[in-house]
Amino acid sequence: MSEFSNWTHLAEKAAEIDNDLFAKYDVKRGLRNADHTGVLVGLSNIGSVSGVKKVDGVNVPAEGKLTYRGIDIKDLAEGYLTEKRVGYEETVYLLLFGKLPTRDELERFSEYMKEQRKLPEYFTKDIILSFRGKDIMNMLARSVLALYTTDDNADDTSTENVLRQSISLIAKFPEIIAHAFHGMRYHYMNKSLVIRHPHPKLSHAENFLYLLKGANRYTPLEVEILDLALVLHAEHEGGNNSSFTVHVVSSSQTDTYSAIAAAIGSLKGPLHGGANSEVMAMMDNIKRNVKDWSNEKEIEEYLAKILRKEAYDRSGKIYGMGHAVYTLSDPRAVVLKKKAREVAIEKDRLHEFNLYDAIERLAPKVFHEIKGEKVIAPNVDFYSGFVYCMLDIPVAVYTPMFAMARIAGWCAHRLEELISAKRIIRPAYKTLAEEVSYIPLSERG
Ligand SMILES: CC(=O)SCCNC(=O)CCNC(=O)[C@H](O)C(C)(C)COP(=O)(O)OP(=O)(O)OC[C@H]1O[C@@H](n2cnc3c(N)ncnc32)[C@H](O)[C@@H]1OP(=O)(O)O
Ligand SMILES: O=C([O-])CC(=O)C(=O)O
Repeated sequence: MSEFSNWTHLAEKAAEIDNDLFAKYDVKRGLRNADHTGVLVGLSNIGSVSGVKKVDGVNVPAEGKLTYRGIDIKDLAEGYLTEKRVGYEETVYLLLFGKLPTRDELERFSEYMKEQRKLPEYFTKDIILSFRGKDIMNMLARSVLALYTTDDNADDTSTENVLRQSISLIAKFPEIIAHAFHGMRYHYMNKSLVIRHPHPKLSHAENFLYLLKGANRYTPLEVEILDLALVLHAEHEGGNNSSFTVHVVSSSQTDTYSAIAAAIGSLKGPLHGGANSEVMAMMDNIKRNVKDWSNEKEIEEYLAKILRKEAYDRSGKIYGMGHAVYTLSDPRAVVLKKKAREVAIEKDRLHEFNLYDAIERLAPKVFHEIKGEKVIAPNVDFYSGFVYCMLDIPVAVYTPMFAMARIAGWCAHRLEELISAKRIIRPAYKTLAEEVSYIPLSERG
């Protein structure tokens, strides 16, 4: 055994805790109660997520519902879509300020966001391009930390200053992500380096497509769908892993850049926002291994293999399925599925859409047979990647696009934590280690 494998073995042994002890000491694993609901750790006025309803005092699975400041996201999306305009700027306003803007307020806020787009001089060259990277989420996090150094008032946690930093970061994410993507392609994929300045007139969503693809290289449908995706991903109450990270980190009164960089690190994980690109990789694998996509038996057998850790990445996970709160449905996935179908028809990719649809129907059944009672359905990450893929958006920016949307919710949660929570988050861990005496070096065997 090499020295390092020995250390690995020791580290593994040192970290091991008997599974039964979690039940014995009534540990709320994952901060979840026995009935899967989350442990109540805070109060919030921002987003609300529900996946069950009470029948005779008992929680039973129900269609999922998501509200932003009390407004159902379906109504929010329908509202601006019927008026044939974009909705992300309005959503940011709603999340930060707690109310829908008037036309005049929206115009002034959107203008202010546009003015905040531009990165500091030389930032792209010195920070994004010089220090290479293969992962855009990592490049985004370090860019956020680097912006700390360009802010003369970085540590001030007054509401006015945190709000200034928040809007500035929300406005700058598209440029950072697009430049990081082009830098990554240039350094690692032998592609030409394309660096565009943010467009001062375009909406948040369209500006991103412009930075990523260039003028006249995207359609109005792409702008509409990207904007919708940004609205749908903007917030998910305080308990989701990245927003809770913002609460935890902000509760120490640290700066905005540290809190947002930490949230990016959380969102990157494959069980959270990173699932959107994992779904694409998993679907590629399923497409290669299931010979007849219309044969439901064959699809079921392959899903069972994935769940039994015999196929795909052997993690046992079907990415894009299941949720900590939702049961019968995730309302964002319902909207995205509808869009996916529309685009699939337009792009002649209905065959692929039908495979997603079959997996949506079959995975819960197979899951029930193998893993038990928990009711699962597709989550937001199941259809989002497929929609982006049909719009020729590269997979490397799928999770960063989630961050580009969710930063609005993160900032609203940071403000709530700083203004109202007022306690450093510090739960407890029960120590299992028994006290032992220190042994001098000369006496160790
Ligand atoms: C934006 C978002 O973050 S949406 C979520 C994106 N993540 C994914 O799509 C990854 C796949 N899904 C999952 O891993 C889970 O459903 C999560 C992480 C989203 C939620 O998980 P939890 O609420 O902790 O699930 P819960 O503890 O109730 O699960 C019970 C069991 O079902 C398993 N399970 C839940 N979902 C899945 C899944 N999609 N595939 C395989 N097993 C699953 C859990 O691993 C657990 O198994 P175990 O008892 O053997 O450890
Ligand atoms: O709420 C969660 O746990 C995860 C999620 O769907 C999100 O953050 O959008």
